[in-house]
Amino acid sequence: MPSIIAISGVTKTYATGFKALKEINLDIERGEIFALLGPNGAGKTTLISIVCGIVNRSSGTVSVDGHDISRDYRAARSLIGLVPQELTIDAFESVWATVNYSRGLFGKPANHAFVEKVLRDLSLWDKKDAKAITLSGGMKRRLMIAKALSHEPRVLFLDEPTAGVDVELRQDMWAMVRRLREDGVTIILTTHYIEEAEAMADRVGVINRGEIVLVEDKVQLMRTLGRKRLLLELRSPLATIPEKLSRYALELSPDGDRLTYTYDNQSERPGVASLLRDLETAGIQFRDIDTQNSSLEEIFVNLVRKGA
Ligand SMILES: Nc1ncnc2c1ncn2[C@@H]1O[C@H](COP(=O)(O)OP(=O)(O)OP(=O)(O)O)[C@@H](O)[C@H]1O
Repeated sequence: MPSIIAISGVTKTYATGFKALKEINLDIERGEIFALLGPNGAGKTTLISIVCGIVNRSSGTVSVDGHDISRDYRAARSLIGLVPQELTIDAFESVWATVNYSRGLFGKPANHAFVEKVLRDLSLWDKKDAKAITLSGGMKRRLMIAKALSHEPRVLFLDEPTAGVDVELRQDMWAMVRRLREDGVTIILTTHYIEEAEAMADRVGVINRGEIVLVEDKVQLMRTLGRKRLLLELRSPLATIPEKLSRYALELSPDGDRLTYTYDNQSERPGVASLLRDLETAGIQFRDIDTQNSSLEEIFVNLVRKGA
């Protein structure tokens, strides 16, 4: 099946002359959760804003479910729901009116049963008559999502959905996003919380300085770029790492009772087996051994550092 969003050769130069996007090519698959990761100022919001028609691109093409966002703007835009970073709700309007009004803006006929479902799914139903101003921060964010879903979009953009949100609400948000995906909605979220991408995404794209530096299936990414760590708890502390073991680039903990050996998942040279042999020869005994995989965070930091 063709991708739901096709971004081809998109660039953006702001009026200041600043090149925020350089030749972006990116396809979003139908029904996936795609996390666009990048440091502050990388171009995430610019890219989303272009797809949603809020910012004009300098060159390139974008289509949403086959609709070109310039030639066929209304059709393309009606397929998209956008939850921007800033709150854009009328403080004195009720929850119910806010969501119904937003649906009307897209020219959709009233559908109270649908709006009720959205509010129930977002645990906002018992607040339907409350004015936005009386809602907690977390509820306001959920109201933003309800607004974005009011016209039944097939693609939902979440720009930094959990910035400044507490852990519990973040988990609720993740659960909600997964439910939406089960309903067939494609989700694109930008984040600089790596744990968010790690917990939710099917695929991850990394953007840095206006360029996509990587797009990969998350599991594959963690497998190929990941590094493993071997942790050895020593029987007796070491003052220094013996010269004979220098080729392993080991790290010794400050109290001398743990050695850490980091190696790529792909190339295991010089190899765990030979390290263990050499430790034995050097008379270093350990009482416990463990391995750890590197997190997406470490992979990301390495990528962005390389691209810097
Ligand atoms: N209207 C504008 N005029 C000039 N430069 C802009 C404008 N909007 C954004 N920029 C610049 O473009 C770059 C990308 O900004 P963008 O907001 O897309 O980044 P981002 O990845 O979303 O960052 P953040 O995570 O901080 O929101 C930044 O350097 C920003 O200063």
